[in-house]
Amino acid sequence: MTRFAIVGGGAWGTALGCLYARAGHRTVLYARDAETVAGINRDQRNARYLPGIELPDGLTATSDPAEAMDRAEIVLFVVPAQSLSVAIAELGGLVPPDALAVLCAKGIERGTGRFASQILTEAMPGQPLAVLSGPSFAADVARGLPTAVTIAAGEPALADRAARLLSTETFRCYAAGDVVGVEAGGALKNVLALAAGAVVGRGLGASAQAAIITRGFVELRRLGAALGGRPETLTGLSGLGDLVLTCSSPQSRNFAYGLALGRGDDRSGLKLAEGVFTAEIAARLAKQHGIDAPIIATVAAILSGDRDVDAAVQSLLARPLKREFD
Ligand SMILES: NC(=O)C1=CN([C@@H]2O[C@H](COP(=O)(O)OP(=O)(O)OC[C@H]3O[C@@H](n4cnc5c(N)ncnc54)[C@H](O)[C@@H]3O)[C@@H](O)[C@H]2O)C=CC1
Ligand SMILES: O=C(CO)COP(=O)(O)O
Repeated sequence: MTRFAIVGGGAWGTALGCLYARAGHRTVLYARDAETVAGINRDQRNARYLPGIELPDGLTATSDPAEAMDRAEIVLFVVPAQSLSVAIAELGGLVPPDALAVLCAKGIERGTGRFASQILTEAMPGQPLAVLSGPSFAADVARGLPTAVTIAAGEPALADRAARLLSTETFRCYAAGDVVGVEAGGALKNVLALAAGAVVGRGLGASAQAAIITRGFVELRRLGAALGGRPETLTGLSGLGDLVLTCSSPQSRNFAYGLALGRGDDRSGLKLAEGVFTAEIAARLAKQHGIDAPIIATVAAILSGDRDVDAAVQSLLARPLKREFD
């Protein structure tokens, strides 16, 4: 039995809580909001973030961070990328120094361009860390459906150990050494899923959707490599694997946000779509690194109101013809 603490009572934190509590680990989830804590402890439900799923008895929640961190061996940080700095500033001091911190957010911090691993390393130098990413919808994982993900750490031995500790009978973790490549794939696929959703929502067809996924993958590979990721990582579960999942299913909140964009629907009540916060900084990073990333730039332009979806499609189609591979 391992002692897990989970920071964040949203969909993904609750799903991972289900997974490890069911596997027999001591699993305590820290959530800020009292309603979420009460719902998990009293009704075995997280009606707001993970409706329709009965949570296991072994999963408990608390709004007391010290209680959650008490002798924790693994601490999963499962808050949105833009909230991670604040969460670490509030809770970092309570994390036992030898606990493995596992970063689960998929995004880039807007103001600084940092990935989660950089945020954690700067705030908590010396803390062992791993990054968990890959194709994995919270509801699927909470239901115990088969899932395969990547777990990356700088040291191979730590990555192997993390993969062993975080795998269960249904949740298969592949160890990797390329932390940046894994984080880049997870962040960029969300931006590209907005584009894929918008294309489908606008009624442009399955062929256009496939074109966006494929050309989007070219951008993910180019920018991911410029940021320091290895080519093979970007074609793995956390890159191509998650891109395919997120760009093809309305279960994805990013794809669903894109659908609403394409249809011209109101987007104010939609769930978290990390790509909305990552698009602009991703476009800026691409520019800084001299990377041609027209789909990412177009998503950023649509979100900032500089372009509508029809004009964006026209300008993508009007780009000069070029070789597919150069
Ligand atoms: N939902 C999914 O299927 C998956 C989500 N992820 C990633 O996990 C991250 C979190 O996503 P979800 O849980 O789905 O989002 P969510 O919107 O369902 O929940 C986010 C939770 O974080 C909490 N939170 C925000 N700031 C906090 C802070 N400073 N301290 C404590 N709690 C705080 C919120 O109260 C909320 O409970 C995102 O980066 C997402 O891309 C990754 C894989 C799957
Ligand atoms: O990251 C995910 C699946 O791997 C979840 O995608 P969404 O955040 O778009 O729902």
